[in-house]
Amino acid sequence: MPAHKRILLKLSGEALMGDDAYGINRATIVRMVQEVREVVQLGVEVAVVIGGGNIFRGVAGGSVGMDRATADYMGMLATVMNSLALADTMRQEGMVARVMSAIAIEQVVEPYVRPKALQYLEEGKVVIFAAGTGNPFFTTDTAAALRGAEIGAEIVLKATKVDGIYTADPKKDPEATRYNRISFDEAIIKNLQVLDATAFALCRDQKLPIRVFSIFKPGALKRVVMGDDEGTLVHV
Ligand SMILES: Nc1ncnc2c1ncn2[C@@H]1O[C@H](COP(=O)(O)OP(=O)(O)OP(=O)(O)O)[C@@H](O)[C@H]1O
Ligand SMILES: O=c1ccn([C@@H]2O[C@H](COP(=O)(O)O)[C@@H](O)[C@H]2O)c(=O)[nH]1
Repeated sequence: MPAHKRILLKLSGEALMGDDAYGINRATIVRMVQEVREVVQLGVEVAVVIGGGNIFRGVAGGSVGMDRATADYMGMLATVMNSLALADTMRQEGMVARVMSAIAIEQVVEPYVRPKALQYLEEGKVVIFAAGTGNPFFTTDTAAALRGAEIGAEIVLKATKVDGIYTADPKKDPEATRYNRISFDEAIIKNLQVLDATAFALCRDQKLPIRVFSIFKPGALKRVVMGDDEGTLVHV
């Protein structure tokens, strides 16, 4: 019996690259989708936000002199591409998915309309929220927190390249140790960079727990959905 009825799954954009230098690695996206299919088959309602780090990040554009807002809109469009690729891979794997964009781009993808998203979820369709929050200076982590709160998800699951939240970035500090559980306040005070502070604060205020776990670990998503102790739980 799954521990959660409705989840907001934040998928790493960067992880989509697999071993490639950029873009979408075919085997990787298929594997990700198969993991999602397993939890959909359990009867869990799944909404997804996918990042854009495999294609473009606003901060990177800003750092080389681009207007930051313009760079951020490029980043949001990158998430639309990832969302379309994800939905199409889901179709190929026998699933039904709908992409909804926070930026009007109606010839390509339908706009985000909350009641429609809720209807799709109730029908058992996977809903993929594209273009982040639709606003520059935010991230897809914040979009995940925002949409998670809006749709009444029971938890935000951040599937990323590390297997939880550490005392410091484990890619830079080999001495870092992993938390099993950490409160929102502690994560914010310690400035742990695995999610941005806006996302942490929004989830804290809405009492929406977050679990961070590895997207590369086979079966981890299913274990999380079944309530197993996987990765790190961020709690109120
Ligand atoms: N304290 C920490 N604990 C765990 N990871 C951390 C910590 N501080 C920094 N990180 C880094 O945060 C990264 C995950 O966050 P980030 O949002 O950048 O990745 P992502 O999920 O791949 O995002 P995107 O979807 O934007 O591509 C990890 O790969 C890790 O290196
Ligand atoms: O609400 C949002 C979400 C995203 N962006 C821009 O897109 C890129 C990619 O998203 P990641 O979360 O980094 O994967 C992000 O760097 C921003 O530039 C945004 O502006 N607003």
